[in-house]
Amino acid sequence: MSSSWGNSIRISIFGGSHTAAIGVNIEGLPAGERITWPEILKQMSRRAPGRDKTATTRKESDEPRVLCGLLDGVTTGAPLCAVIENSNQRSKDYSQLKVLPRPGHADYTAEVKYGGHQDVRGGGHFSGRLTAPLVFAGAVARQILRRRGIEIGSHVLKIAGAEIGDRSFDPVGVSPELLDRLSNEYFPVIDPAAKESMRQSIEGARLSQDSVGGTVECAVLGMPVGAGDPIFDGVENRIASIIFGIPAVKGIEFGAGFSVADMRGSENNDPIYMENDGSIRTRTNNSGGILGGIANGMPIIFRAALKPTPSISREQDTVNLADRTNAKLTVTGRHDPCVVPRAAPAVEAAAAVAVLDLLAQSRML
Ligand SMILES: Cc1cc2nc3c(=O)[nH]c(=O)nc-3n(C[C@H](O)[C@H](O)[C@H](O)COP(=O)(O)O)c2cc1C
Ligand SMILES: C=C(O[C@@H]1CC(C(=O)O)=C[C@@H](OP(=O)(O)O)[C@H]1O)C(=O)O
Repeated sequence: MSSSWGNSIRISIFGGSHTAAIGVNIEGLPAGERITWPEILKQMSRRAPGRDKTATTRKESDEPRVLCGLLDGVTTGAPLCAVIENSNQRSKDYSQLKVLPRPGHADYTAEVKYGGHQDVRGGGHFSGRLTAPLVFAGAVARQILRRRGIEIGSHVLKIAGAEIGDRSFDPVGVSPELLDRLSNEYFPVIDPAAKESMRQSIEGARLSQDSVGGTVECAVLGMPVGAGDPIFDGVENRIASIIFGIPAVKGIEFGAGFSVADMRGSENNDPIYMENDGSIRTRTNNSGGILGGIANGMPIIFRAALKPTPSISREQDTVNLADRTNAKLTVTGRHDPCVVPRAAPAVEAAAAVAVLDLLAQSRML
């Protein structure tokens, strides 16, 4: 399984949703970095399950335990390994799923690939729960980045079916204060008035035994000009690669994204100008802060699309893999009616790990 990621800062994520614990090993961190524990716990709790009606009812404290790599709260330079206990498994919910694979989940593909030896309980290694160790790694990375003037934040831009979505980041004017506020919130939104409509859409889906997806928009401020490489190791490549490590992500776009296909060069090109302080900026930011795979110093802005949660309690069509017949499935258990609010801190964490790796790779740390 390819559960390791990174060129210079390498993370390796282990465990399954119903095993004793899950965790992450982080290699390549600079030594001497103080890691503040309340900041770690804050990020973990933004993602933790069971906090409100938009989430699964499984409850986990998600307090990581560091095995090695930190001494008196400071990185030693050796691999940093942390584990997060699973304490609230209800594995009987999964007893039928090896024979009756859920539409939209990884049950069928895992059954074929691992010959029936995969752990199906709680989604096993495919579970959204595996974003907890990613959030831990991101919480470490973002503290190192903040010391270098880099801020990361995200918000829930859209929930399918909500009449009102959040407003987008101002691509040239997003402020560190806004990112700081968002990166402290559960279900972060720029415009608090948008949240109620999004909550109603999630609740409506839940009540009708269904689920909804949506979009998370993320911004990175302070990325130094020159970070990243052309062709295969660009900022877009690295961010996209790690963001697709978040279960349920089906799309990502940077800057103006798919709308560039409808623009003329005169509209899409971001005019370059000299700022009074001597820095070079662009008046618009359709590039999302990336040209030729390399950061141009403007905010890096991207959006990730998340699909509706596959496990819905409505009856669905599937097959019986034991007798190879068509069958019906009613999924039981505790599932998120929408994964998007809890995915937001995972998106930020993934961006933080990618940016730290890009800086290390470009020898800019
Ligand atoms: C934070 C988070 C929570 C999730 N919760 C659930 C869930 O409760 N039930 C479920 O079926 N899928 C959930 N998912 C999505 C599945 O894990 C995912 O769709 C599945 O592993 C298949 O992977 P894919 O959608 O990337 O192809 C969650 C994903 C995330 C990021
Ligand atoms: C536990 C978490 O989310 C889980 C993600 C998940 C899935 O299939 O992705 C399925 C559910 O697992 P279970 O059936 O064990 O409750 C969610 O609760 C978490 O995010 O920490």
